[in-house]
Amino acid sequence: MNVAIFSTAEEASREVARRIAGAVNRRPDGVLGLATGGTPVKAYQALIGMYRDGKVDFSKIRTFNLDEYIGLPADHPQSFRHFMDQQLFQSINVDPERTFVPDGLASDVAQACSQYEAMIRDAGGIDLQLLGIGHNGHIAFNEPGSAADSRTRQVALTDETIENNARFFESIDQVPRHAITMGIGTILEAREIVLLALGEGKAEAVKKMVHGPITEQHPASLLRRHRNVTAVLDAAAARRLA
Ligand SMILES: N[C@@H]1[C@@H](O)[C@H](O)[C@@H](COP(=O)(O)O)O[C@@H]1O
Repeated sequence: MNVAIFSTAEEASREVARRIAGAVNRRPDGVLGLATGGTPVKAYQALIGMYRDGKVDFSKIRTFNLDEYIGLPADHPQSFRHFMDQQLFQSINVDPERTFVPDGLASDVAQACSQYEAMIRDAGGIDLQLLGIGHNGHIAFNEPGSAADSRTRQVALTDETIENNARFFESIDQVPRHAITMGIGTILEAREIVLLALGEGKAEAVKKMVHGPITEQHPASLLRRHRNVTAVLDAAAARRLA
């Protein structure tokens, strides 16, 4: 695992935007794997800035998001589809028909999950996958205990994740209990992985990811099995590293 440390969240976010733009410029009809959460917001803003400056063209790109809450319609303010439209897609020239987020309202979730896997495969696989990290080491919604070879599936969120994500909802009761997430096996098939972690709150999870045992109990540690993964950190998230 490569580790790149920047003094501020802004600089780390700009680095992530540069890496995403680099992947798009190398393969303009390629495939991006995208993430939600508080962490990538500044990186998406930097990417929008690069688009406006004419440094990157998304017109032929396809995107697949990591996960979605079960039970929220696409236009719900806290759905990950809505987040992506607001934070990125509406401000760049990506074709909305080529942006994919798991369907949180699918009537047959298992079928929707295997279809999502097939769509990624048919697109040629993911060139660059962006990730954040949960306080408990989760990646996407692969909570501790998720199998290293897991695929896109329905999962139950841990109480900790529900509490952490409650800040985005009016009350904790409104946070969905289940989600569809790409699996760890799915994520590890991306040709390049960039994990962004910002702030002191992530320092312990980052330390375990980099220095701890490679274990399903800390899903992010499994990324060390991948050949081309970079953790992009601000100084606060990196402060417990050796
Ligand atoms: N499913 C998402 C993850 O993809 C994200 O990386 C993580 C951290 O979120 P944040 O960036 O808001 O700290 O938790 C969420 O629940």
